[in-house]
Amino acid sequence: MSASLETTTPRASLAEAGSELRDWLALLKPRVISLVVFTGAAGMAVAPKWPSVPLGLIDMLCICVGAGAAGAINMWYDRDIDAVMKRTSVRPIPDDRMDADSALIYGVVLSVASVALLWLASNARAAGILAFSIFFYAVIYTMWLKRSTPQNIVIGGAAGAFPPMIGWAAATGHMAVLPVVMFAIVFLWTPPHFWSLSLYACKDYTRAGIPMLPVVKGARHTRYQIVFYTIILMAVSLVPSFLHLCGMIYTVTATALGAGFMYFALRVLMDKQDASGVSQTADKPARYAFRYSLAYLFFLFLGLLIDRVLFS
Ligand code: HEM
Ligand SMILES: CC(C)=CCC/C(C)=C/CC/C(C)=C/COP(=O)(O)OP(=O)(O)O
Repeated sequence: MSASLETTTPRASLAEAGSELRDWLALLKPRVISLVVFTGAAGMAVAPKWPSVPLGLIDMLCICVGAGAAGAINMWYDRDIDAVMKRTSVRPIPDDRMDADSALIYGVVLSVASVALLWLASNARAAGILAFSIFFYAVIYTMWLKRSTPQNIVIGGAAGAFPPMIGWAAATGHMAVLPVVMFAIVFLWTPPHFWSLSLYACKDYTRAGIPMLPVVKGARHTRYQIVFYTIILMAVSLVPSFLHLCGMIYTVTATALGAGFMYFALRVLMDKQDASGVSQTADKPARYAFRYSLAYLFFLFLGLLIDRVLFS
């Protein structure tokens, strides 16, 4: 008996340490920031000048930690509504696995550290944009817009759109048209990305009292808005082609991906719904559109990267 205790106790404490580590990581919203960091890396890769590999990796680490830190502050502030929503109730703070103050300190320390390290590793411009995006996501979106207007994610989406500009600025020290167009692409991509999810997570947002578009204006209005933003996104995604900032590989990729997004957006629009705009089909089209949005942004920027790096 005592022998079995001796062997299981260290294992149990190791498992406990592992699950604690997983909670600290979960506070950084790792799945979301994987794509955020990819857009930052794309912004750096398409720049005319590259940093050395070690410095480039440090720059990416800073975007990753900075975006994650903003996510931790978001989870600290939103702990009341996260507890009410099914999707978020299992997060470390609402599930009582982590103390809220520790999460806040963690978020603030990592925010300051990521901005300072980016400044040291690259320049003040890149660090300044990172600091501004953290502030925008944690304060402007989370503490102000999210709970006050159905346009919350349209304006707040700017926070998640800055990484390509950070990547470019870290590489060159300057700003240019292409990273600003990449900003515009992510900015316009955010509404169809998020509103697709909000259509099938609408009950959660209603329960939490968050004025997301489908809660305030209904599913029908949200579906039209998804199509509207998808059309503008398709047009703006072709700006690099019209400005001769890329070649045919990107143009073909953007056109095909845009047509795909339009297809999924129209399926969302045509989803069977009753007069109140409530879906009759468990919002399957909205789930597909959400998933497609993730693939769209990844492959669009991959296409741009391949075009600029290999063929320009
Ligand atoms: C204000 C802007 C945005 C809002 C409100 C938003 C909202 C959301 C929400 C609520 C989820 C579900 C997360 C979960 O289940 O825990 C999600 C998932 C995701 N978002 Fe966004 N998002 C925004 C911008 C972005 C941006 C800019 C990116 C990347 C460039 C991004 C990438 C992702 C990814 C990769 C997922 C999937 C995560 C997974 O697989 O669990 N989002 N988004
Ligand atoms: C460089 C930098 C700071 C980038 C910020 C990138 C970033 C994390 C953008 C926002 C993406 C996101 C997870 C929004 C969730 O909104 P929510 O908080 O309403 O979602 P939730 O209900 O899942 O918490």
